[in-house]
Formats: sequence, C-alpha cells, structure tokens
Amino acid sequence: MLQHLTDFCRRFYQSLQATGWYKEIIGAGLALLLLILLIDIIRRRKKAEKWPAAETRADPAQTEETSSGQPADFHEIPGPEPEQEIEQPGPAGAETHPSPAAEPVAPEPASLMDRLKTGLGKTRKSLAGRLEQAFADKNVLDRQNMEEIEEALITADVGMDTTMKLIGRIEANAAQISGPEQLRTFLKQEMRKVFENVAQPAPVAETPHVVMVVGVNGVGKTTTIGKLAFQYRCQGAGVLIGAADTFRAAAVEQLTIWAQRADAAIVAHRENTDPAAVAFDTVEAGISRSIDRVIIDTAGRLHTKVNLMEQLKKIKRSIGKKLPGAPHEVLLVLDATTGQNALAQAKMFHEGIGVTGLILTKLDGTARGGIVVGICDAMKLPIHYIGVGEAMEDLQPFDHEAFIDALF
Ligand SMILES: Nc1nc2c(ncn2[C@@H]2O[C@H](COP(=O)(O)OP(=O)(O)OP(=O)(O)O)[C@@H](O)[C@H]2O)c(=O)[nH]1
Repeated sequence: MLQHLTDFCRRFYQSLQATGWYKEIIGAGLALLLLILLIDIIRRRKKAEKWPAAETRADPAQTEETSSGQPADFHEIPGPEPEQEIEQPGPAGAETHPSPAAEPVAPEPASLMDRLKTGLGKTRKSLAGRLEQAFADKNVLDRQNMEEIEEALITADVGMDTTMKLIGRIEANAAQISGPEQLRTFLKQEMRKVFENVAQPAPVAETPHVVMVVGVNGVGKTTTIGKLAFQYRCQGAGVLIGAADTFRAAAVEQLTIWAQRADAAIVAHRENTDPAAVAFDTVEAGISRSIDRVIIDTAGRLHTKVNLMEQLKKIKRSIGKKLPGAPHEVLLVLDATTGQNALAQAKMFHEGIGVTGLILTKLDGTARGGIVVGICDAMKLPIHYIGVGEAMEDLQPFDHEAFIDALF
C-alpha cells in the first residue's frame, strides 16, 4: 500500500516536472492553504466576539421518542464539549451538581444597586423633582401642594386607587410633614407597607422546580426567560427551557439564542406542534435528567382561533400531569412602560390561569416606575424580578427596600 502511494507520488512529481511549471503549481497550492487558514482564524474570532457565552453551552435535552408519541423532532442546541456538560443525573432523588460552567458567579451587590438606581433614574428624577417642587415656597401641607403630590404619584403611574390611599394617609399625618424630606420618608414607609402586605415568593422545595412564564407579546418575555436562566445558572442550578411558543418559528430561534447565552439547555419541537406536548416533554426531560429548574415559555398571542387562556390552561394541566404539583410558579411578565395597561393584563391572566408572581420589565425606560407599587397593591401578588436594562445581568430579584431607595 505504502509502496503504491510512494510510486504514485513519484510519478505525479515527474509528470509535474515534465510540464516545466511545477514550481508555480506548488507555490499556488501553498498560497491557497495559507489563505484558507487565514479565513478560518478570522471566522473563529468573529464568532467568539459575537457569542462569548455560547461556547459554554449546556447539554441539550434527550432525543428519544417523545412522551406525546411523536417521533423525536427536537431541534436542540448541539451538545457541548465533554468537559462543559451539565453533570448527568445520578439515581432518582440524587443531588445534582452544576457543571463547571455553572459555578456561582454572584453579581456584585454594589453594582446591582447602581444598576437599579440608573434604571429607575427617569422615575426618580420626575417623582423627586415634583415632590420637591410641591414645597418650593412653603413648609406646610395645604390643598395646593396636596394636589401637586397627587399629580406626582399619578404621573409616576402609582395608579389612582393606590394614590388615593397614599394621599389619605398623608392627610391623616399632615402634622408630621413640613417639607420634601419628611414627605419622602413618610411615603417610603407607606410603600414599604404595601410590599410587606403581599405574600413572598415560595421557596424552591422540589426538583425540578417548574416555572411557567406567561405574558402578551412584546413585553420582554423571551429576553426575561434568558435572563432568568442566567440567574439560576449563576446560583449553580442546571436549567432546561421548554420552547412552548410553537406558533412562531422566530420565537423558538430567539429563545435558543438566549439559552445559549445563558448556558442553559432547551427543548424545542417543530413549528405549530401542540405547546402542551412541548411542555410535557420538557418536564419529562427535566425529571429524567434531574435538572434543577425547568422554565416553560408560552405564546403571548395565537394565530389560530384557539383562545389564549384555554391554551395556557392546557399547558398548565399537561405540566401537572407529568409532575403533580407543577408548575410551582406561574410568572407573568409585564412591560412597566405600559402603565395601567399592565395592570389590566395582570387581572386578565390572574383570572384566566392563576398567576403566582410578577416580573416587571423595562423599568429603565420609563418615568412611570410607580406602577410597581400600584400593581403590587392592586393584585396582592409578589414581584419576583424587575428588568432594568437589556443586558443579561439587568434582571434583578425584587428587593422592595432597594427599590424604594432607588425610587426617591
Ligand atoms: N430597556 C429594556 N428593554 C428590555 C427589557 N426587557 C426586554 N427588553 C427589550 O424588549 C424587547 C422585546 O423583548 P422580547 O423578549 O423579544 O419580548 P417578547 O415578549 O418575547 O416579545 P415577542 O418576541 O414579540 O413575543 C427587546 O428589544 C428586549 O431587548 C428591559 O428590562 N429593559
């Protein structure tokens, strides 16, 4: 064999020599090789710049026949390099271990507060400015500055009902308030009561902890799921996302990109597959692989005649069928810039499927951050997270003390 190869090479070299321009051919071959190498290096650099986090993807979901009886048509994130995988589960009930990539990366507390303050800057500027203005030429509360305070709260989108409650409390305590500083302290104290009057998010007690995420289109649901997955990964949890918004191919693609960036696995079926089947299969994969957190994305609008709430109820039932007691949370994503519209959506979803907590996004882009107080007061639902920017780290666990401090 080696002999044949050597003979072939010798004959090829001799025939090249016979042509008289063999040097040019070898030179051109080498130049072509160099060019290919150069293009490959540039391509790799560009890829690394675009998706720095995508190189540490988590393991995709299982690919065997789905529980819904369909052939496995998952289109998943390709598997990671072996050393980057989420550790495979041990026997049922065994503790799961995060992959090396899932080492907790605690965000710096100082920068969290800074980001919150920066995000709420517009609301703070408007609210604090108006409250200051109300006492510009006096140091007592009267009808005129009470009206200005009321206007300031309504402009910040605290909502009519909550504003009227706060105004009533200010009037009842008018003797203590003679300037903007005292008013701020009093309002902080009253807002604190609103938040403390609401049940706190339930602790994570079961594995997998299943979170169903709902909300109308455009509120930032996909982005929020990516950021949420990132938060969980930072806590060292293994995360599996179910792409149950199957009515838009773009939604699955977008979610897949966010999953890659957050280093989470994803289960996605073909477009128009029954979303309840995707949810069922995701929970099944989560159980079989001892994943800590399962996040189910859902549609915000349907292109068919199926009623959205009926669809969401079906998804919820299908999750519960696979894992009794799940979903453990139904989180509603609301766009804070839509003000009272967000409150209307909260009422609609809560009546329709029973929401357990809220996530308010885009608080950085609005002077109406008071909606957080109003919505919490009206719905008596805990706020789990707030979005204060478009970056991966810009979803923050809601801390009402930090929020109130950033608001004034
Ligand atoms: N400034 C800011 N932008 C945000 C925030 N959260 C989401 N966004 C932006 O809002 C836009 C919509 O976000 P998506 O995640 O695509 O919203 P969606 O609800 O999934 O909407 P569809 O894809 O239409 O279903 C994107 O440009 C996000 O970057 C936030 O907290 N602050």
